[in-house]
Amino acid sequence: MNYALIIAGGSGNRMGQDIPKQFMHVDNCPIIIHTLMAFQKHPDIQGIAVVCLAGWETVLQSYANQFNITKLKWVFPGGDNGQQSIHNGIFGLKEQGCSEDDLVLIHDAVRPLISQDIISSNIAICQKYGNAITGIQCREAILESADGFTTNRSIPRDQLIRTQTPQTFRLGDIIQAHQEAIERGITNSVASCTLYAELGGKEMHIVAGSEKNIKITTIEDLEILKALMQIRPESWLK
Ligand SMILES: Nc1ccn([C@@H]2O[C@H](COP(=O)(O)OP(=O)(O)OP(=O)(O)O)[C@@H](O)[C@H]2O)c(=O)n1
Ligand SMILES: C[C@](O)(CO)[C@H](O)COP(=O)(O)O
Repeated sequence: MNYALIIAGGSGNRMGQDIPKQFMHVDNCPIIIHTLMAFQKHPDIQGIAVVCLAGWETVLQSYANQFNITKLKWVFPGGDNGQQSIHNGIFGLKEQGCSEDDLVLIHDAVRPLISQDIISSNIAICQKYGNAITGIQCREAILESADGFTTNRSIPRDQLIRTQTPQTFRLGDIIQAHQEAIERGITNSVASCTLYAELGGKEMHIVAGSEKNIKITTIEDLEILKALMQIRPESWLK
């Protein structure tokens, strides 16, 4: 079985709005519902779990009913950071009886333009190699700066990958990684791929993402999302 684990436990501080950004409406629909619809319509996703910010579970369930997200099976409590939210989600799936061999596609609630092709590639690469990390080649010149203003150091971009989500694993493997992380005192890694990298010795496999698979972090991202949604041909989301 392939399950989507949508992480929506954040409060969206950088967006600076009254409600968490995943519940803000774009194109007459909450951002998280756009995200859920992508997994709802993918034929190889058998179920969806959401890790939800405390106090928003009822709102989420009402929207899921309204927009006919019938694959939503589980809602788990959010954690204090992304790593802890993912922890709650994967251990929740295990407690609900999912198998260690099931695939879990871990995806940000705030990447609503995820395409069907990227979901398919994640499943195919994870089935073949054991994991799949969505990423895109870095096309900008990269500088390193300690203070954000001065620098005399550039980093060659040829081997740099900008990661996105989904990041896909066998459930047993990602649970084992989180257990090992706790034992080694790693509690706030920014993503599943950085957790794997910090643990060391775990090879990851990259699948092509898209510039359109934008993460909504600030008001500027919201403006870009609205513009993309106005002009998107359906083929983008295939
Ligand atoms: N404790 C947390 C923090 C983040 N997330 C989720 O991780 C994704 C990416 O995180 P980010 O963009 O950093 O979201 P926020 O933490 O909400 O944003 P901010 O840092 O601005 O508060 C989002 O879908 C967010 O809801 C989560 O599930 N649990
Ligand atoms: C997981 C992620 O979306 C991959 O690009 C990203 O690392 C999340 O970053 P944030 O610090 O939670 O905004």
